[in-house]
Amino acid sequence: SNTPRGLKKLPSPPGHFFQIGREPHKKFTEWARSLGDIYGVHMGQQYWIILTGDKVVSDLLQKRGGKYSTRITSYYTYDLLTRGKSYFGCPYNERYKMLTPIMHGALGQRNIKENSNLLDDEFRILMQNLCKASTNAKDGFYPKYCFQLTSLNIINLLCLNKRTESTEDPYYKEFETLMGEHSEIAKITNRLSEFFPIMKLIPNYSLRNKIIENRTKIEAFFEKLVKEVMDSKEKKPCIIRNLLCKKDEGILDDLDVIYLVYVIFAAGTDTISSSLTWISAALANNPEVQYKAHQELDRVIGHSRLPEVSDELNIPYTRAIIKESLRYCAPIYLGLPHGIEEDDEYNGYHIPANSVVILNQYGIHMDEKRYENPKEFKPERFLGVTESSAALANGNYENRDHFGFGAGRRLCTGIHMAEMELLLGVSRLLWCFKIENASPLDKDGKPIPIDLDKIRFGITVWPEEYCVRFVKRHDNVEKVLSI
Ligand code: HEM
Repeated sequence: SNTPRGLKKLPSPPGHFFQIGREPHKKFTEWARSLGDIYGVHMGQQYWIILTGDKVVSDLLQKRGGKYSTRITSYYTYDLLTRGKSYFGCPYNERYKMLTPIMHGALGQRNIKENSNLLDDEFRILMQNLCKASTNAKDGFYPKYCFQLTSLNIINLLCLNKRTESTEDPYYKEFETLMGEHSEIAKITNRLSEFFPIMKLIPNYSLRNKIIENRTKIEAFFEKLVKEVMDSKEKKPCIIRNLLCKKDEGILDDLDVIYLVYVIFAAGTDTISSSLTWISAALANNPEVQYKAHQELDRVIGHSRLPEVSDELNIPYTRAIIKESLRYCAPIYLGLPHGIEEDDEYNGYHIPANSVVILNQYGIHMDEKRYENPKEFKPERFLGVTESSAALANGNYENRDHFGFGAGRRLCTGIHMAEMELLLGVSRLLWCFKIENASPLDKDGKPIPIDLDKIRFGITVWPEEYCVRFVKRHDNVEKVLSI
């Protein structure tokens, strides 16, 4: 009824993703795949716009980036849970513009290149851990926890030169618990009153208390890390030390520092470990893909050293596996919602002010017009693509490899770091191991393929627990890993 004259209301999507019902995973994926270019839907008083077409994503999020780069803030998850300090949730305002160069300084290409030795060490240790875990669990295991330890250690080392040896470490456990509680609280179903104001009549003290309790613990956890850096005698450079310099210059306050560290930990850990968990499952289901990668790695690298970052351009098939994984089984399905604060118009449609704008990455990644046979894991489709996802993300949408890192001015700040981690992680996994599906056998005696449609939703998306074996490919693996 509020659509201005001469403009059309956006079409409604087929079905409603909040009413997906009893088979949420299957229904969700069907829903996300079935969407066309652009839809609008009311979720109570909040209007959501869902972008599933590659062109519309480019037209709005990229080309009109000045308008479509804000976030619509939530009282519970932004104001209360992070005291309006979260970088993820920050509207596109002066504060965001002040914080962005600081975040790029911390996570940008330059800093990551300078720290490439650190990444190199951690991915060597990961391979050693996978060798050990394989010896202890001959029938296979779920590798998620090994990957989580690695991604956490990388962030730990970058932020404060600290690492932890095992997922049993109390520090690791505390971090896991806090972040688990955090994403549980942030679930949309907990804060329906933000969409249906009538529910505000029933005050939700229990949610408020849980949020404040989690916030207090999170702040204390990260405050302790900041203090460790302040108190350390060595004064080694690290991200927290750089943030503290910005505090001394009067640019940041204490809470800013705490919440920037929190964002780096939150954004940089689960995304990488979830990606590696997905990739291992996809590889276990596709031995022929592994075979081709093994041939490439044997030819280019040989058996006497590990793949390095500098090998990147010489191992195109391995790189194509990474791109295909971020298309086929990305750790994020619906991006982080963007927002628009003012009215706009697109192809005769009205885009109302204050809408949430969702990039349906999963839908685009399964679009047959864009990717032939999208339900197949086929790295070959990316063989001719020599540029990084970071370089392609800012160019013409038709040439983009995938939309796994979002779009426009809110594009993932950690994109360079993520690409380097995945390059080292995936090339070394394939160099060291044959990843075998260790699921129960079917009636023909073959392992039942891992069902990649069985997913666990959260802020990042995980495959359901599965079982694989990491079988060393040759006698030199352990020797090379110990150098
Ligand atoms: C495979 C790994 C990763 C994937 C798939 C991924 C994906 C994403 C996506 C989809 C967004 C939202 C973009 C948008 O709003 O359009 C995002 C934002 C962000 N990512 Fe990543 N990410 C990954 C790894 C990392 C890493 C390692 C870091 C660094 C610690 C990081 C830091 C961030 C930050 C700070 C933002 C917020 C950007 C903003 O709001 O302006 N990410 N990421």
